[in-house]
Amino acid sequence: MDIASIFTATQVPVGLNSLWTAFGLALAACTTCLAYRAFFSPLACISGPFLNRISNLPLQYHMLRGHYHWYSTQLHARYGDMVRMGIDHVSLSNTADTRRVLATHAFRKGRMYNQIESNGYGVNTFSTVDPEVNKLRRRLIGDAFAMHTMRQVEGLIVESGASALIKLWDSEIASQGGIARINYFYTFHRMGYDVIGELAFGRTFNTLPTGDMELIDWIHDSIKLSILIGQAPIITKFLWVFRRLVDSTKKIQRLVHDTIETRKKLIREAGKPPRVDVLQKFIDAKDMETSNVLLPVQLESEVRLTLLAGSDTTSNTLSFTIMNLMHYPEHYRRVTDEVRSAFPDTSKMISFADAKAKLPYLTAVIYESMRLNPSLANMLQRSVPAEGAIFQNCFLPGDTQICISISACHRNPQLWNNPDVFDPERFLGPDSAERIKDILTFSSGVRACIAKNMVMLELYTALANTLRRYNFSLPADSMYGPHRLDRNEIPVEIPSSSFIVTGPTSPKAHCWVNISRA
Ligand code: HEM
Repeated sequence: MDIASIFTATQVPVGLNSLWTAFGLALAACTTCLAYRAFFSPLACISGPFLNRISNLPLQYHMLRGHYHWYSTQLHARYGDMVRMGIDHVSLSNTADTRRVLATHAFRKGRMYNQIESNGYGVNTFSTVDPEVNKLRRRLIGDAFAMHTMRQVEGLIVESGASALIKLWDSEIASQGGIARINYFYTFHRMGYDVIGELAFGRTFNTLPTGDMELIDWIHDSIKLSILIGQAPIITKFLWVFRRLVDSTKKIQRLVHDTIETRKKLIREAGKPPRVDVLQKFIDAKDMETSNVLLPVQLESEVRLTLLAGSDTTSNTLSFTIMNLMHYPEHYRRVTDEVRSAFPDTSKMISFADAKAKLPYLTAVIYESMRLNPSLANMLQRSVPAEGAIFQNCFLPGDTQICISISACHRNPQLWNNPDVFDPERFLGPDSAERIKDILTFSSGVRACIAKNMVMLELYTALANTLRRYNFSLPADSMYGPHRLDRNEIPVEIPSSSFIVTGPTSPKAHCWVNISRA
């Protein structure tokens, strides 16, 4: 029996026939669409894995798993300075291209920021995609992070940061008989929150001395909710499923609201602000150009942002710095020798200005650690302007989403020799100022981090004072360290994940050190 006679012999009902036709048409449409994305779209000239050409699923998968930083770095190592990341997503790893995108407001923040806003945080300096809103907000809150303000609040930062840390570690050393086993990740974490509490909430949250993690758990829940909504906006319709995350977000909103009310009450009662800090600067903010002030809802959203943007970022930078120093003992020895000989009088805390002026090796260590392990290594996304733009000889049409991977830029072998090696020497030579310009940890251009001064103050004072006072060493049972090398003879880094902020994946297992008094 030939094929034709089989078909005529088969009794196919009419309804089933039209179902097959519909299925066939849908399949043809799908195939055409996928073929267009893969071979004929204007982005077809950009190399990348085949799946990325036809779907956003690989990108979403790696974002949700917290792997974007190493996924993008690996793809760039394989495909070069420009990689197709998704249907209309393209990643760049050449610092010159990246700087061009970030320099001006022509490339607005990308679609994912709209989604972050829909989490109930409202518009803030970080999330807004509107350049005018951003410019106004930066004019309003910029003074709170200016260097002259930082000089005024240095005492608060050191008290809730380096000094509180020393108090805790001294007592742990005493109670553990001269050598204390400490988890540096959780310690820095709690310290980071206490510093933000002191500056933007009018009081330390006291998480460092008490070990209370409740507030930190709320914040992490709230960040999780943002990520989920960012990747799947439909979730806003099913928020009841994520009850705990929503409750934590509401608790933060209440904390912020109550903090501002308490401060305003204090001002009313005393007739003047109780002190200068970031919170007070936000309350007093007034734009010289337009006389705008922060309205109550805007004020709340900016105060809330300090908690989300400012704690894990700084504390993870501290953790990565200690991790790197432990993995490279020769650099650890050199940085401690430097700080101990520059500041032998241990009765006085080392100030930010003194540390910056007298500790070039510590400066190099900080920049090198921020290069290798930027704490915001997740994607920075920007939209190509309507008229399109050319990168790497390829035309990107308007609204293409440019994904910037700070990790991929920082490990680009065209720019950095042995990019996977922790080598502070890179920042010591005559061209060190130029090298620092290639560091994108705080992003660059018009939407760069507004709080770099504050972060640097916290990093320098915490590191200089603790490295001078304590000897750090890895416990004998450490899974990672100078003893565990990869096939290129480089110490294996502890695994890290990027959920907006990048940090160690399993700090409970991997972030232990022994400390004793130097
Ligand atoms: C090590 C610590 C920090 C790092 C590595 C860091 C990094 C960054 C990066 C990469 C951006 C650009 C994000 C983007 O384009 O999507 C950014 C923006 C921002 N950061 Fe930070 N940040 C840190 C600490 C802080 C702190 C302590 C605060 C405030 C208390 C803060 C407030 C902001 C704000 C408000 C923006 C938005 C600026 C704008 O869009 O105009 N950051 N930060």
